[in-house]
Amino acid sequence: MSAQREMKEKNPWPTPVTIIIIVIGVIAIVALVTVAVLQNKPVPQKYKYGIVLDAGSSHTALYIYQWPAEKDNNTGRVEQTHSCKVKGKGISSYASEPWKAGESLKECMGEAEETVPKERAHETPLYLGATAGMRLLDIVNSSASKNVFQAVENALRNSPFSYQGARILSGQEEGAFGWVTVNYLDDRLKQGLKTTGALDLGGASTQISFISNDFDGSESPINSVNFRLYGNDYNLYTHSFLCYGKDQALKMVVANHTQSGATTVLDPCFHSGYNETKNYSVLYDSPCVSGRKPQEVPEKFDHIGKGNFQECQEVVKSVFNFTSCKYSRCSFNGVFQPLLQGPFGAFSAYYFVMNFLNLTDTSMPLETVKEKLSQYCATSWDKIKIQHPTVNVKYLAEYCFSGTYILTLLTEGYDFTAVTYSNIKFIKKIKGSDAGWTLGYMLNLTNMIPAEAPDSPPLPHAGYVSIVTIMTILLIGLLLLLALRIFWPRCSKKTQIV
Ligand SMILES: Nc1ccn([C@@H]2O[C@H](COP(=O)(O)OP(=O)(O)OP(=O)(O)O)[C@@H](O)[C@H]2O)c(=O)n1
Ligand SMILES: [Ca+2]
Repeated sequence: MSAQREMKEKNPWPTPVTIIIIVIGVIAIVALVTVAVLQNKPVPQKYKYGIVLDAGSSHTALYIYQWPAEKDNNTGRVEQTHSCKVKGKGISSYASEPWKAGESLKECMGEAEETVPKERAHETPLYLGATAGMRLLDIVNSSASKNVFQAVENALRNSPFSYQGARILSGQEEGAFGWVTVNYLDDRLKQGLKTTGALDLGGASTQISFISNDFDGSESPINSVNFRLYGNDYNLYTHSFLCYGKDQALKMVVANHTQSGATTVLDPCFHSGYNETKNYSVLYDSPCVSGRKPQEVPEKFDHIGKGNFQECQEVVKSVFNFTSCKYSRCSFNGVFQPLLQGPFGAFSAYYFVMNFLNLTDTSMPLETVKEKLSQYCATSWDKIKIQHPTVNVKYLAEYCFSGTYILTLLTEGYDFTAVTYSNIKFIKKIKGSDAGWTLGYMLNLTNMIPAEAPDSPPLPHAGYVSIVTIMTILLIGLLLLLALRIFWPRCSKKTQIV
């Protein structure tokens, strides 16, 4: 009996009760950690969608945006998930056969149906916004513009999406929504950071939008747009110059050359060796130049290139009016512009052109940029065509003019200097989404940017799970220690008695 007791007392192994407590403790840890991780694991993401058609003067593009379904009213990030370039020209070019404007959208609408999950289609808003091409058509022939919209509406109403209407954006809206897009994608609005200005160059108009300490809206209220976004107030300066998109600006420049109604026009903005016969009626078919059409003109003229950057700069300057300004300061054509401030993102044709010319690096001195462009303009048309066999010939012929126009607009028009030029960044996309007015337009119409800052959870998901796990392990550890303190002394005391 005493031998048996001795054996029992000397046994170094914990009692069955202790073992049971340890096992239960371990099971509890594993179960708690598993539950915490599983319960808080994000469920597979579900998305909501929105579609915007950008009916520009030169072409139409469709953009599909998506955002996490459960966060659509404030915190979820909206991103571009698909884009589609409509084949052919802009909808304003179908003024004489409007039904073709509707037809032209079908292919991209088909792509949209493939991209947006079927069960989401009926709740996916679909917007069409038209810009300067339709503004001009509306000026010249408002019934033709109505017919184009009618045709476009018919095509879009038949889609499975929730069609919200088609309309012409004002120049102010176009500028302001471009600015919202750039700053939203850069996360500047939510964080209340200093904003980036937006420079948009289209085919028929161009926009400049920025925040300046020098601007409170009082001097020129038509250039002022007020926003309250995520709890911050913004007083944005914005202006859209109709006819100063690069296609209409080219018409204005060539119109200046052809005031005499000549049959041959020597053009410094086109490469030497370039020689195309063009119609006077096509050149003067837009309200941007129609007022300047000479009385007596032949049917056609020979447009002949001369390839001279300096001279091109001079003729481009001639389309800007710097003489009258009733404000404290103006950009051009008597339009108020406050002091330029902050970084700028320049997109659309600014990017297409400067990217083609390999001139997107704005840390390069402005003089070097001009020298490079000057060399490019002086290259013969034959050589240019050989160097760029895959580039659309219409675009290719115009890059010398376009580059010169961009530099002139920025420096002479908006007053960027050799120093402030480096504040401009030529951009196409920001974090995978195209820079342009469409995203800002959709965010506004779907009330996706709240006026006040949303309440955010104090901890990110991963931090929350880690803290719960660590605290659980600590607690269980403490319990185990407690259990050991209760049982261990009894066993050791018994051993000591012997
Ligand atoms: N690879 C490309 C694509 C386009 N372009 C030119 O860029 C201009 C069009 O720019 P875009 O921003 O697409 O204009 P739109 O939106 O069509 O016009 P707007 O905004 O004035 O309505 C046109 O002159 C077109 O010739 C270009 O030079 N190179
Ligand atoms: Ca545009």
